[in-house]
This record gives sequence, C-alpha cells and structure tokens, in this order.
Amino acid sequence: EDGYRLWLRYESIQKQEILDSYLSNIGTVDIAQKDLNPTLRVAADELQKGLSGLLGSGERSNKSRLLIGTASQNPKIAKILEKQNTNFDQKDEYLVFADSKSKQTTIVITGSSDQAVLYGVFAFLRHLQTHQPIEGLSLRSAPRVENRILNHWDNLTRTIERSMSGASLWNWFDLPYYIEPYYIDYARACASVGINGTVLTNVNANSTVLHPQFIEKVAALADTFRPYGIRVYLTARFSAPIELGGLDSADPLDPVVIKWWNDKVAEIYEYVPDFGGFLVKANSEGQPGPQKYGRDHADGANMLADALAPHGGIVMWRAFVYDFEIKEDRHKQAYTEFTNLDGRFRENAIVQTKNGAIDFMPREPYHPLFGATPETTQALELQITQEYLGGDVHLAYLAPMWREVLNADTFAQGKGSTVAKVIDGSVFSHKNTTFAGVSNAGNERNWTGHPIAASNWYAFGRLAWDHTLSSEQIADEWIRMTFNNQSEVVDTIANIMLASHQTVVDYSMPLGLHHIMAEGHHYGPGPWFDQGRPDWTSVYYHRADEAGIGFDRTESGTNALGQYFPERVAKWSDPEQIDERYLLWFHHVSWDFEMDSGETLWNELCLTYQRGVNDVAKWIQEWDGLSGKIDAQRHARVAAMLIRQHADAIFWKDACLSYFQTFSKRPYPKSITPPENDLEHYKNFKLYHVPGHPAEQW
Ligand SMILES: CO[C@H]1[C@H](O)[C@@H](O)[C@H](O)O[C@@H]1C(=O)O
Repeated sequence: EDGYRLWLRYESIQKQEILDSYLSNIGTVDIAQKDLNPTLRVAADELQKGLSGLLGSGERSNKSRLLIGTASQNPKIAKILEKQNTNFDQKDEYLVFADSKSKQTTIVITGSSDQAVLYGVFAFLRHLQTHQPIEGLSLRSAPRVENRILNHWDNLTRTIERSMSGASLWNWFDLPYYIEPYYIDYARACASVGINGTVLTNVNANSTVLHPQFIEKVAALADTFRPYGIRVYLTARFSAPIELGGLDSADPLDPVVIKWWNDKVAEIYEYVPDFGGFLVKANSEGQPGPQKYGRDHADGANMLADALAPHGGIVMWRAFVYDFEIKEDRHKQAYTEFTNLDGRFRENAIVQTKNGAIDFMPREPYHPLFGATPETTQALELQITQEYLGGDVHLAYLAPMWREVLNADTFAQGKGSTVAKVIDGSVFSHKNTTFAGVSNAGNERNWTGHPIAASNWYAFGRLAWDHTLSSEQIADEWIRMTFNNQSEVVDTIANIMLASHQTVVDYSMPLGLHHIMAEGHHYGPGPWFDQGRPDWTSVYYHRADEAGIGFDRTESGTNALGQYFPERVAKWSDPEQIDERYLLWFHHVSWDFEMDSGETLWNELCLTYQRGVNDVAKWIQEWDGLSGKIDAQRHARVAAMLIRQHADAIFWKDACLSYFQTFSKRPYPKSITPPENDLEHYKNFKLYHVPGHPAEQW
C-alpha cells in the first residue's frame, strides 16, 4: 500500500541537478559513539534511511561531512557551536546548518537535547524531500507549545469512536509480548512533526486500562515510543476507585479515594517512569464525575493533579461538559462552569477546551472560554478525525479551519489576544501549554483511509509545533513529501486541498448552520430530525420557520454571545456586521435578509449549497488530470472517493434545500440545479443507516 509510508517516503530524487548538488554537499555521517542513547540512535538510523532512499546509490562526496549530535555528546559539534557563539535556551530547539568552503561542506544537525537532534534530522530530511537548496541551509526552530498530544478515542475492544480508518492501532491482545512493527512507524510519523505525547484510550472508556494487566501492556507501548520522545497518557475514568478498587465512593475529597488514586498513580509510574498523565472527561454525556458528590471540576482535577505532581505528570481535564439535563443553551455550559473555577486549578491541571463551544462543527466560531480563565492553563483540543466532515470518505484539509481558530482574536487582553497566543501562554503566562488533536489514525493499511486525510495528522503536528505556519506552506510540504515535487502535481493538489474545507462547509452547513445531521450518525443530513431530547435534534439548532432561519444567541435570544469579550460582542451582535460565515450561528434572520453579495438569504443559501457541489465536480476533473503523474494506487483511491463525495454533496444540497424550502416558500434561483426528488425521498433514504456499520455510532 503506497500510503503506508505517509510523508516519510524517501523516494529517490529524479531531478539530476538537485541530486548532484545533494551528493556533493552531503558527506559521510559522523556521529560520536559516546553517549549514543536510544534517541540519538534512532535519529542516526532515520538519517541513514532517509539519505539512502533520497540519494539512492549515487556517490556522495568524500570531502564533505555531516555531523549529528549534541554539543555535550560530540566534541566536534561543541567546538563549532562555541566558535559561532551559538547557545540554546529553548527546550527541544534544533539547529541544522551548512558551512560550505570550496568543494567541502560541513552540515551540522544539532540542538538543545537529544530529542532536538531527532527533530533536526526530520527537518533536514523534509528540506531534502521538498528539494530545497543546500546552499545557505539554516534551519532553527523550537516548539511554541510544550505538550503536543494525539488523543486516541480508542476502546480496548479496538473499535474507535467517531473514526472509520479501521480498528485501533493498539493490539491489546498481543501486548506486551508482541510489538507490532507499525508501532515504530507510528512513532516516527509523530516525531517527524513534533508530536510528543499520545493518549492511548478513549475519553469514554471504562476503567479496565488502569488494571495492572493493562498497565503492563501500556508500558510496552511506552518503551517502544520513548526513543522518539513520545510519552504515553491514559484516560482516567472518574469512578475507577469504585469499579476497580471496590470502594463505595469516588468522592475526590474522601481520603480513602485520594489514597486509592495516589497508589494507582505510583503503580503506573513503576511500570512507566515517564508516564505523561491523565485525560479526563467527567460529568459530561453520562460520564461519572465529582459533581455527583457535590464537588466541582477543580476538586476532581486537583485530586488527580496532586497524585501526579510528585512524578511529573499532568491532568488534562476536558471542558467539553454536556449535561443530560438541559439547563440552558448548550453553547453556554462550559463557560459557565469553568470561569467560576478560575484560579482553583493546580499548575499541573489543565483545562482542555474544544475549538468551539458546540462540538467540532464543520465551521464553528472559537470557544468563548479562550481568554476567559487568566489563571488556568487552557489546552486547545482539535479534531483531526472528520466526525462531522464526511468521515474518511470526504476530502477535507483542515489546516485552514484550525487557522481560523488560532487567528481568532479573543480580545482577552485587548486587541491581538488571539486564541493561539492564549494557548501558547503568551497572553497569560502559563506552564504546561498543550495542543491536543483527536487522532484519525487506525489500522487501515494507509493509516487514515482517505489518502488526503493523512495531511490532517501532519498539519496538526506542524501547527502544534509552530502555530504561525500557514496552511499553504503545510500543504505544500505535505504534498511534495507524500506525492512528488512536480509543479503540476503540487499546484493541483494544493488548490483542491486549500479550497476543500470551505467546500465541505458550503455543501453541508453553510452560513453558520450547525448540527443538522441525521439521527444516529454524524455523516449525512437530517435537518428535519425532531425527536427525543430537544438539543439532540436538528430543528433545535437551525430554528427554521416561516419568518426565517438561524439560532438567536444575542441578547434577545439565549445570549450565549454575551460570553465573549465586549469587542467581539460589539462586532457580532449586529447581523449586518457579523462575519457572514457565522450569521446563522448567532442570529435568526429573515429569508429576505440582504447578504453582502446583494442576494437574499434564501438565494444565497441555495447558491452556496450549489457552489459546494460544483467545486467537488471540478475536483473530479482536476484529479483526473493527475493520472500518470502520481502513483496509480493512490490516484485511483482518491478518484473513487471523489465520486462518492460528489454524490453526497448533491444529497446534502437537495435534502437541505427541499426541507428549508417548506419554510421559505420561495423559488430556487435559476442558476441552481433544483432537487431531483421531493422531501420524502431524502427523509426515507437510509443509505447511511446500515445496521452494525461503524457509522452507526456516528
Ligand atoms: C468521545 O465522545 C464524543 C462523542 O462521540 C462525540 O459525538 C461528541 O461530539 O463529543 C464527544 C466528546 O468529545 O467527548
């Protein structure tokens, strides 16, 4: 399977002039054997693997040399750095440079730690994979955020919640005896983009993984990942003291419960000395939590934080709190609960907040909690897996979506207090800064199902390391490394990828519409869905009626908008001024509301759905043109998926428009293709509902 190697393909370079320049400048690898610990060893191995792949059997200069290691481990590097007066003051900062004299080049790959050297190797190989010049080579970078963590929503049964790329990577049955070789490739892929942590289990998991029999398995994974600088974390079910410990309470202030957790944590550290800590979903969607005992989130988080602190661990306590009893607009719950607790959390207790207040919608305004807890470290939780963006069937490159959140100005400390700067600790200075991403990797042969979906794993890591990188740059790198460097290939795929998020929004939930999926899964449309509890139904969210459409979250409605800082409220409370991408998120407006384009809202809605469909049709043509220019296998897979995506886009458009038209009672604009069938057809269409299919739990 061509996709297995992800972006670490290291195919031999075909372009002669580039190859010649590399061959004459990249000499023998010189690595001091002293203190060659496992991390430096894997760094050296990766470098060899990369160079022998990229440079093939071509003869490398015997005058040039390539030094790799840290100053403390390699005296030659120490000498060069001293001469240049180079010091490192940042954790895991790497430095890669070339010093060329006539026909002799010295390349140095070094950094502030062994781990930094490994990151430097990957940066150097990326440089070569993307055909950048060696002359003037100078790469220096340090992560802006300390913890860059994948969250796997993997169950011990190996099903993965909200993902369709196969079963869980973790083969619990064979662990700890058998280490699947692909665990190492997983670690390489993660380390290559700077990911340094992985939560192995689902936030909805039971407590079994905390049983010693499982901790032993976890330890085997931790041992495998350690050389790559990846720490393992687990989810901690709050009621574990009852289920595993046989106690009759999980009250976080009960000394017996506290002792149980202290002992459990100490036990884990015996197996995994560098265990990262816990991720916890509590008092949300039925998960147990401290509120049952009249305690709050801070009480719960601090109990675990105190147990972890002596060992250097952290607890990531999720702000995704979603009650079974509806007290107010769900949009408001996290802000209400967590702003009250600001100042109460321990330094190693982090509040992990989803990018938006509802739930990973195709486009969601940033969460009002960002910037609203000056004394609490907040982690940003992104979703790499495409729960609401077409699963692993639809092509959607998510860096542009994440950039919107990162760039969003919260105004917490005046203008420029972007979400990115809240998260990296520069708005309020915080330790333990964290970026989390819900993983899309499974045991599909190519890891992610849709070949382009791997770009989201890549982009997550790159942005977690450096949130200032542009979507364009990340796409460009990824395409060159994953496919090839031909400009037609790079341009065509980049154009599709960069447009794709907006396109998916256009044909599914444009203009601020959200949560209008069909009952029981999060794949296809069901704007008519109106059963069970109100906030599980689509009609609760779109609120279409004869007067108009949209959710009034201003002062005249739920005033969820009032949770944002005043500068934001001022901009967004006026339907004429709000960014139209969020219009129906915050406002209920008339079908005849005049949009920036001059069209009425109804017409704009129709035209937007149609544009989404048309875009996918264009991609089919453009992708066709790549035939023969990339490998046949991946070409065929994407081509096939695009046909399905196009059919799905038409279904979304037709289902939504024929339903909304029952309220708007206005004709379709002439330039769109009207739905082929009547509404009943879409309502009864059960394609997405295959009993027993993984999508059932979507
Ligand atoms: C892991 O549970 C998920 C649940 O499947 C998902 O539909 C919801 O959106 O979010 C939950 C969460 O983030 O906790």
